[in-house]
Amino acid sequence: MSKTWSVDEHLEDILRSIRPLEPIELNLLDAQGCALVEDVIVPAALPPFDNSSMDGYAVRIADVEGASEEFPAVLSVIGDIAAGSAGLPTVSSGQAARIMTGAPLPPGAEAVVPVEWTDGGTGSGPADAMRAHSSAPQDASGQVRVHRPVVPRQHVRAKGSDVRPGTVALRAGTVLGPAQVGLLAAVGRGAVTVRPRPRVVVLSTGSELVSPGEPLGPGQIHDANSFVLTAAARAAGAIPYRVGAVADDADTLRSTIEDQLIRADLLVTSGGVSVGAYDVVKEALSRVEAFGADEDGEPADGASDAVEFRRLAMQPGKPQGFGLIGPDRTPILTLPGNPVSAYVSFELFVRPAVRALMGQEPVRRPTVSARLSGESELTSPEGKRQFLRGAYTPPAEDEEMGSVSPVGGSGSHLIAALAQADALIDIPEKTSRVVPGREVTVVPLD
Ligand SMILES: Nc1nc2c(c(=O)[nH]1)N[C@H]1C(S)=C(S)[C@@H](COP(=O)(O)OP(=O)(O)OC[C@H]3O[C@@H](n4cnc5c(N)ncnc54)[C@H](O)[C@@H]3O)O[C@H]1N2
Ligand code: MOO
Repeated sequence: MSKTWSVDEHLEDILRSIRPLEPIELNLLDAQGCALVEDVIVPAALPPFDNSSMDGYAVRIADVEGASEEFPAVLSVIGDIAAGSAGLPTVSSGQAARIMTGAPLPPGAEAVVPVEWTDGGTGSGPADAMRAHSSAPQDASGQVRVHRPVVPRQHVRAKGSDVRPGTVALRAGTVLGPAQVGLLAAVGRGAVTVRPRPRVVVLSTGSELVSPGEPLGPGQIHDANSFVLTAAARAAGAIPYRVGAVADDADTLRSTIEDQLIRADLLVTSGGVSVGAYDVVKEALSRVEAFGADEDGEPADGASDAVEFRRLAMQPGKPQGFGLIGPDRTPILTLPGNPVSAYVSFELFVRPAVRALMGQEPVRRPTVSARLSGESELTSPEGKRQFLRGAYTPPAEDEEMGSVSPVGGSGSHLIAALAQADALIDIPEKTSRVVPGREVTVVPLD
């Protein structure tokens, strides 16, 4: 009897064989979700010039000293400075320039008075806003009454106060989320070098499978796995290609896989890995001559050994296969066909592989401790690590730990319960029962 593998042994074996993808340069938005492989150095200061943080008036300090609503400082307005203005007027003693948020501070000005601290050039009480230049162009000239003094640089955002040239904006290894994409754009980077998203080809196998939307004949079922696995691959950060269902015929499956190798960084199949007479994935992939063999049936240069099929001490997900196939030694994970088994196997093995290809740590999902809620105790087969589906409630403010309640039973065909769950409950091999209130390990899913 061949060895039974633990979940960790199988995952470690997969990860040992997987190298991160070669970096490529991608346009900023295409790089979202990817890890940088370069330190990005700030080429120029941000902001690139001193600018106003308020809509108001650029003034000299001495001109508004001691100003109040009763005794306003009266200044002559010499023009408008909008964001993007290039030719700037010089503000001399007794003068002010109307200035908009983000516009460059003009020479001579030392601070900005917000429009609310002035009469807005109207000659009446405090203004609450400026009038649009198009409807009141005259407000850019004439006089403004300032009701409050300002201190030097007040309401001025200094050049370089965000980032200075030559500093590191983002370190290699940073995963680009929206805020990081924003920073790269702000410092002028249109493209960056990252580890790309892996292309994951998803195939399901089974002559009983029919595409959703098609009517079912006798003994047929809809193909759920190629959809759940494609969606899971996308959620993990991959670019998925759903090939769909392939009939239980080894030659068809082999040639389909061969055709797909060209666009795959990783292949995932479901079904056909158990001990049945039509377990086609096993049949198609367990022979060395399946891929890249020469005419003597020996692996050709650079070609791989066959996929190794294993029994894991795990439920669901007992039958698994892993190997490197084709001339590029493309990793392939063959998952069991029961839909819950396929999805749980994806979470435990394929998602880490996708993250390893993207060069992202940690490859495993974080876990939390939670108390088992509900009335009934959980039972688990001795010697098997069980991953039950659960609904996780995070801890309230005064609690150190959240709680988790099982959703549905342990049957690996229970897709409806899977769709209600948001977590896996990880029951170790040695544990065969867990009573309510006991601490368990939970893997929250997203
Ligand atoms: N004699 C034994 N029989 C089985 C064993 C065993 O050890 N001895 N293991 C069982 C376990 S555990 C699992 S898991 C399954 C795995 O079988 P396969 O990977 O060969 O999967 P299939 O036989 O192709 O399908 C299993 C089940 O799942 C349904 N299925 C398959 N593909 C899809 C799909 N794309 N969408 C929806 N449902 C799918 C399929 O119709 C079967 O009902 O083997 C057990 N048997
Ligand atoms: O291991 Mo199978 O995946 O239990 O249903």
